[in-house]
Amino acid sequence: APAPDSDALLKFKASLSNAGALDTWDPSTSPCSVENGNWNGVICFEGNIWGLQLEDMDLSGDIDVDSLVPLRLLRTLSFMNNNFEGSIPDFKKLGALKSLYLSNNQLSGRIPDDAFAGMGSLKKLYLSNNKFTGTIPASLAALPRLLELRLEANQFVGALPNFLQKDLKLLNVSNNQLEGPIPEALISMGPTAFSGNKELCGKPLDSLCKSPTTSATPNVHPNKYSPLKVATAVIAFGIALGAIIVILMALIQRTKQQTPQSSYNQKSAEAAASLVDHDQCGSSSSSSSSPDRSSKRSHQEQAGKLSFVRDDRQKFDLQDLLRASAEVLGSGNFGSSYKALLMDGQAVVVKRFKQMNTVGREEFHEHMRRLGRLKHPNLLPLVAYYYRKEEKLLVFDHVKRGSLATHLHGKRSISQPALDWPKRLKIIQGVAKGLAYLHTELPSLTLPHGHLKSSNVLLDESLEPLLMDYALIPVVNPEHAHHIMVAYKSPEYSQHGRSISMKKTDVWTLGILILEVLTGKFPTNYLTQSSSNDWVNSIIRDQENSQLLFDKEIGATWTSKGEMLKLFKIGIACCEEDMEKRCDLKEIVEKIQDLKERDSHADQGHSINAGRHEVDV
Ligand SMILES: Nc1ncnc2c1ncn2[C@@H]1O[C@H](COP(=O)(O)OP(=O)(O)OP(=O)(O)O)[C@@H](O)[C@H]1O
Repeated sequence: APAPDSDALLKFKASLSNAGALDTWDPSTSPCSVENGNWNGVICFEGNIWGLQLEDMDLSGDIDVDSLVPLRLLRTLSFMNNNFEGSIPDFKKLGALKSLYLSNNQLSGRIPDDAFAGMGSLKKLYLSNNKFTGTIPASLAALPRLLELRLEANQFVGALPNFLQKDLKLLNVSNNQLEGPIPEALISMGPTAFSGNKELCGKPLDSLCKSPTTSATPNVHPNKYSPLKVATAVIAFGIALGAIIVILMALIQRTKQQTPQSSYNQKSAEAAASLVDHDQCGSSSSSSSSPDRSSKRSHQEQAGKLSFVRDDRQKFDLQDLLRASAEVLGSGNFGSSYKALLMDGQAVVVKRFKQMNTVGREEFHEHMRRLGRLKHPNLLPLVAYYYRKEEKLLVFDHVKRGSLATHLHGKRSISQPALDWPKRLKIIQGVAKGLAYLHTELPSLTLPHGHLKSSNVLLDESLEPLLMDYALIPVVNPEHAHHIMVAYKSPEYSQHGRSISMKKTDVWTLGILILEVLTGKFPTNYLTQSSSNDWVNSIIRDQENSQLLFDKEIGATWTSKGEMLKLFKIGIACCEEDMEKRCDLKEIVEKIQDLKERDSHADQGHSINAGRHEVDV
């Protein structure tokens, strides 16, 4: 990057109160130099600075926008999950920004109405989970390109502006103090986008607007989600979406470096190109790959060969994936996932892992072969993998119906109908069976699944659950494992990481999943380092204080209510704080499989001994 760009970044760094995470910003190197590894969090494109992704870095102070003004090509900024304070800075000075992610900081105060005026390129704006007050700035409603807007878990007041942008795909204003009717154009966003605002009314919420005043009717409960839940959902989704942008940007760069004349659809190209690093396919696109870097690779690594772990699968290689039309599915801390449609119509998902570079080649191969031998109706089988020192790809079949998370929390549609009780029970039973199988087959692992959460449970055509992202602990970098694995941290995992044997941590995450499936509430503490114990306690408190225990969509009858209560108790028992007292998986699985067969009358005298305090249902 040009020297003025380095200066701008160093000035920005100097403005931070706690910039320990930016030690790699070393004035004697260049922010975009590949040899030195880019400066941490700096996204470069053709040697220029395109973005900053400074997330989860414990940064604090004010955001010094002025120092970033010289970065003329800056298009994406993410400061999510830090401790930035103060009022919103003037981002108009960075007029060409396309995405701005500020969720989960301590920013506060009223946002001026014209704060975003004239930011014609802005497509994504995440301000959620801060402490903003006042009305929603009017300039947002006039942004012509706005696609995603997340404002939840702030203290915004007043009416919702009339967002007329046709392309607005995602809006979330939940858990504020907004009031008045929901504008017609926003009804399709679904109720969760608006929940937690006591005075918002009209469709898609249940509360009717009292004409001509706007107060909500007293006997409805538009908010089935806690502020914490929404805040957490925001963090999770924010991180995922932010990462996609960042990865795509890096990959556009690669695509351009590698296939400047690329003839296929650019979107596909970006996603597909990101499946492999620029010099992986050097063998077949040698004219455009950088010779100095590719020369460092061993022949094997350049060959672009996928290793298949099953014999019953038709083989393809990386080039086929590159040629395939590809689509980004999402991106977590763990990696990013792409769907690729191969020439023969087969749809596969390629997950790209960055934090798997401490295990050696042989160890990695061996573990993958071990995963390849697993076979169970509730496990999404690994199909193939790719090993390169800095990057690993894992290939799976694409599952059309998507994840349990989207079924529970996403928009309803024909392909995504509400899940009634029998379906939910079947899903939990399948998850439990899959988990039990992993524990039996992989006894040597400290944590046989290690990453159970609703977005890692896929649903096949008959709504049979398929676990994914399992058994990866042995190949994930130890220094990252603690942070990125076990999305819903158990108390012991939060405290010790994976340093002790903790098979019961999988029991904890199963408990969280059970409670999520029963209540329809999204677990908080997702991807944070603290334990999800508070969330469990909040569920218990909710249950003690109100009748709104179960997700309304569950459609309970009196007969099923008994089963639901039993499962609820099992969920709470799984979330016993003390790992020693927590049931082991085998016991829990038996109780879950038993549920259907036993008397399903409201639960008289039935209790789970190993639970925390007895739950009064
Ligand atoms: N094989 C698959 N078929 C269909 N959808 C999939 C498949 N694999 C992943 N997905 C979906 O793609 C999205 C992104 O998945 P991905 O595993 O990259 O991230 P995640 O599960 O949100 O987070 P993490 O990186 O922590 O696992 C998720 O919604 C997931 O449910």
